[in-house]
Amino acid sequence: MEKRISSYHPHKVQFVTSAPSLAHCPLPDRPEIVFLGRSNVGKSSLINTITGKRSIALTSKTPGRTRLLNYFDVNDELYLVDLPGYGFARVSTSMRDQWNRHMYQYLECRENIAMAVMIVDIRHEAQKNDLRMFNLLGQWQIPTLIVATKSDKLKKSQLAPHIDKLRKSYGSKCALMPFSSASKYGIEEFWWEVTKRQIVDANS
Ligand SMILES: Nc1nc2c(ncn2[C@@H]2O[C@H](COP(=O)(O)OP(=O)(O)OP(=O)(O)O)[C@@H](O)[C@H]2O)c(=O)[nH]1
Ligand SMILES: [Mg+2]
Repeated sequence: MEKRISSYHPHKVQFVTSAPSLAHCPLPDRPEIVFLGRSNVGKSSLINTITGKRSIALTSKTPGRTRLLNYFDVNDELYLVDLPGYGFARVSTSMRDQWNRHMYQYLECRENIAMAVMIVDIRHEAQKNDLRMFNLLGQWQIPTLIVATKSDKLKKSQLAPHIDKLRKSYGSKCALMPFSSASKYGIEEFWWEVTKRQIVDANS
């Protein structure tokens, strides 16, 4: 029997660890969702919003806040992983290359990644590094949901045109949804998208 969507909402959320590298990650003993996107786009805020925890993930107005791989456990059955943002202009090229290398290695090698959530700013056109990441995720066969956040910054009438434009850039078949951490818009839809991918066992 299918569970109600609301039953997938997190009832127990815990911070697990901050890992500086692959070697320090927790055992891959449960599926995980990785959250990625450009620096300052709202990844950590989104994790707080969908888990209903105000500040389990640290957020900041200054880009580059999340520098480690931060693990959060949901209901003892799923990891959410807050990754450092990419495309942060104020770090040196060598530092950025090192971050990218780590992240690519992680995405390619971590065996329990069930899904990626790529967060983009709904106000902006598809950015080069987002398109590049989206294509890489496809190559690595990681199912990807694009979450277009900060929708509170747009008028209601602007939402659909912006989503259409993004959909044109990422492909008509991509999974893409509007979201806002500020107005808590899209939480149900987010968990529905996760449920659809059967990451959480419907019979457990
Ligand atoms: N208006 C609005 N502001 C948001 C939203 N989501 C995040 N912000 C703001 O955007 C800024 C960056 O948010 P974070 O969640 O720290 O972004 P991040 O992607 O984790 O940033 P890094 O860890 O530095 O890569 C903060 O000032 C947030 O308050 C949203 O939905 N609406
Ligand atoms: Mg962050």
